[in-house]
Amino acid sequence: MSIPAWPEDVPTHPLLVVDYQLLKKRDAGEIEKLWEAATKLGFWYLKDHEVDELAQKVFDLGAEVMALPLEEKMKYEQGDEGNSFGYKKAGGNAVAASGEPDTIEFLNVAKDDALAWPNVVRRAPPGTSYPEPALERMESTIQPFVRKSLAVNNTIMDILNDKLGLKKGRLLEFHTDEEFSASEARIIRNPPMSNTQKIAIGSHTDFGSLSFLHNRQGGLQVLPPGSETWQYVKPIANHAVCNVGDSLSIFSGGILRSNLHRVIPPPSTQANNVRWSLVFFSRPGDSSVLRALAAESDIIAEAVALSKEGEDVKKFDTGPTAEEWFARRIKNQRIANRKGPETWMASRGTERVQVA
Ligand SMILES: O=C(O)CCC(=O)C(=O)O
Ligand SMILES: [Fe+2]
Repeated sequence: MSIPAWPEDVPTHPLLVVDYQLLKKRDAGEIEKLWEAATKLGFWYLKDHEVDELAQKVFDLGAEVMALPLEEKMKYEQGDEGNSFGYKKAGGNAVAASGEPDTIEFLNVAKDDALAWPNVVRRAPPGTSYPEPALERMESTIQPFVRKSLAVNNTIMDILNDKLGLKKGRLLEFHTDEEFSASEARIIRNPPMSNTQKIAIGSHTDFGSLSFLHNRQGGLQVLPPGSETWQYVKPIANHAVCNVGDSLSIFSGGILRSNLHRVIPPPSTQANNVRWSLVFFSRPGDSSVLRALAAESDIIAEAVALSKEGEDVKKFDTGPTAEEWFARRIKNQRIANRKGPETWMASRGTERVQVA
């Protein structure tokens, strides 16, 4: 697929570039760069991450899945009960309090199903679990993609853990392969759009701990701290985009930043193409209670104490488990569950600013 060049006249927000190979070696300078990115904006580019080839294979399988008739894809629909795994049609979620529908379709494959394959543990058995092309390539493509993505996110989490002053491996205890979680791979398709301002995915913070995103076209935008203007994140070849989600922000008492972002069509003539993106979301095990680990780290305790002076301390002592947190957010995004603007509000996470 050839994509028109990035238009140079659109404003973009620069991200720090972090080198995964250096992180693996625990290079001190690279760790500082990651820390700056994770605490100030919560987004960074990751290069040399070893997942490009597998990501391409997942994109290819995503194209096959999305080419199936809608009726076939709907057999694998995620449902209205707050389960994320499975297919979601375009228009299935709201993008704002107004109830305006989204324009993307996606397929979510549970990390638990990918790792347990040939058993299907989170969805009903084959025939109703995932579309055929995904089942066919679960072993050759999806499972290795999930394993590699977990390795990348776990490496980053281990480094952030130590910088937060937590005991070795603490954050990883919340993110084991074994415990069921909402961790998943998501293949996203947005159709060509004549209106380049049409919102594809509404303003949100990510639900989980770390997101590892592959995209070729623009359209992802961040609302940088202190800014009122959405800014594009420019796609760079072979560079993934990583970001912190709500769970790590809560565990860290807000030290790690879960930043607002959204997706609109790619700018300019890029919008004439289908937009594909692929994300692996690492999320805490279902039983994890989402609250700041203030009793386990001096700097987290300090961050929570400081935030008490502000209005939103409850944000760091939310009380629910990860399972409840995700189910609430997913369920209340669904148009089928919408009662009014309050349904959208009930889908919100740690967002400080509510952007309609
Ligand atoms: O498609 C993208 O660029 C970002 C997707 C995203 O933010 C999400 O699925 O949470
Ligand atoms: Fe997101």
